[in-house]
Amino acid sequence: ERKPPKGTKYPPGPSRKPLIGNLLDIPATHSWLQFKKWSDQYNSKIFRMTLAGQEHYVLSSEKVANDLLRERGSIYSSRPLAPASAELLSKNLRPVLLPYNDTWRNGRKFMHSVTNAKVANQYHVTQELESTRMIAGLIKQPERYEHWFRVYSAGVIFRLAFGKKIETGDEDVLRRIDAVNHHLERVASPGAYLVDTFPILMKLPRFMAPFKKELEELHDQEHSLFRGLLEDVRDRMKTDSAPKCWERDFLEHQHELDLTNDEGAYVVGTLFEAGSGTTSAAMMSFMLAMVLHPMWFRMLQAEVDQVSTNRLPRIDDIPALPTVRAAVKEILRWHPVTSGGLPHVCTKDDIYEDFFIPAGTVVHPNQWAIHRDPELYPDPETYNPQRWLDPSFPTYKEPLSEYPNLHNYSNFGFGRRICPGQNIAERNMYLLAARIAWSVSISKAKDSAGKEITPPVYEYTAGFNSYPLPFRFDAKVRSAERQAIIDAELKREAESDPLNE
Ligand code: HEM
Repeated sequence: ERKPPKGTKYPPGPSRKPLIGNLLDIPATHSWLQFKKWSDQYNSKIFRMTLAGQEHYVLSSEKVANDLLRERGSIYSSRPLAPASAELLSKNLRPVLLPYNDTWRNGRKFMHSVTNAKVANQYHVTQELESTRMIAGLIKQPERYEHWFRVYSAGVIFRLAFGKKIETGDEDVLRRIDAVNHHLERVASPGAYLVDTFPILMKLPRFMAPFKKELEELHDQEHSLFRGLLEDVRDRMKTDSAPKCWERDFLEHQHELDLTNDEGAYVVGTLFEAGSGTTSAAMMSFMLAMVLHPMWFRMLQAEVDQVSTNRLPRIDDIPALPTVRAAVKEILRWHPVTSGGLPHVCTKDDIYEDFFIPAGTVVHPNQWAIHRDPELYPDPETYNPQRWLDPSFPTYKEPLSEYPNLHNYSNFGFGRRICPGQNIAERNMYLLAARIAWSVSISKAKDSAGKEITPPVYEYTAGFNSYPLPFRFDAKVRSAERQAIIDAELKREAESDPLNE
């Protein structure tokens, strides 16, 4: 262990065993819950763990996370060495796992060009069209809500990225992207592969390292998906039948971007994979909150009804819907999608207050704790959108036509690695929340004895995109008139679909 420079010290943290450090103390799943307990126990916004000699610092306050990851972004923007997920599975092509290098910079520049606030404004046709379909599905089969949210999130990105439609939700490409997401989550989860803890194992010859073969096979699967999508757009461009989409933008500007075909295929592919699972996870939490807090759902309904009774709410209604925005923002606070946060790596020795942060430290912004800081969020366990709408709360901000919003919200991460999809995600969620409130009434499901079933507040999946395990509720359209409006809108949109041949 390095000696901290004079006048500095290491942050507090759980006691460590020789060699392995805290390796055995970390729970296999939902580690963010234990990390929050430790930060409370050590009464410190930064605490320290070591895992087989590797320093890990966990941050539990938004201010500290911004001070380090944003304000000192030039030295806090890398990612951990991850032999299993970054090297073997992704062959150093997946932007989200890349260190702070030129390939990442070039990819990020392209991502920005297709996701910045100005261009995201132009995606409303796609979002409105897919959300009408989503609502129609939810009304027909509310018990398949997870399916409809997935189809919506993936459907929006699929159109934007590749200029193609998802029709049923049972398409092969969706099954394949789900598998890619699933493998990535599993392979990247801490402790899944010993080689991440002991990188020396990478030196083993292949016959002694079956994980190499397994992960390379998985790489081939995702590579063929991402590259296949790229080549499909290239082929359609030859016959002038490729609509404007991100993949086409990439191919048209590739010479200025300094990205190879594989790098470009992974940049667009990553937008697809990162954009699909996250939005749907957040919307599943939204449904859960609305079932648990019917009063809030009624308030959303009252607000959207004021804006429109004879048509579905639209993206340009959003400034008039502060309660909808507050309900969505509160979801991301209460049950963040990436509850453990995505780790950054510090690349140069640093000092914060009197803590020493050696180069190479992995820094985890623990969103679960950050969003439960009682100074910023009084009574943090309670789902309470009021904290964004009432001047007596520390998080209130005016004017309500603009705030609350999700711009640079800590939920999307920090600094130079902050989520590039935030503008798209934000509109996706507001629009869906508004349209669900406008279209359906929901209630708790009843068991065979007629007793209401209250879903558990926190029974969530364990991956880094965490969402509630399936729960039951009843949903039905609010009136025959509204059903007719939805049907008419579906028909109109199908006829004017920009992707019609
Ligand atoms: C509710 C929805 C979403 C949430 C909560 C979310 C959250 C996050 C978080 C926490 C990060 C890590 C930031 C950091 O390292 O500090 C991230 C990165 C990323 N997100 Fe999102 N995201 C969402 C939607 C999207 C969408 C719709 C897209 C694509 C259109 C997207 C694309 C990405 C990409 C490519 C990265 C990697 C950035 C990098 O490493 O440079 N995300 N997201």
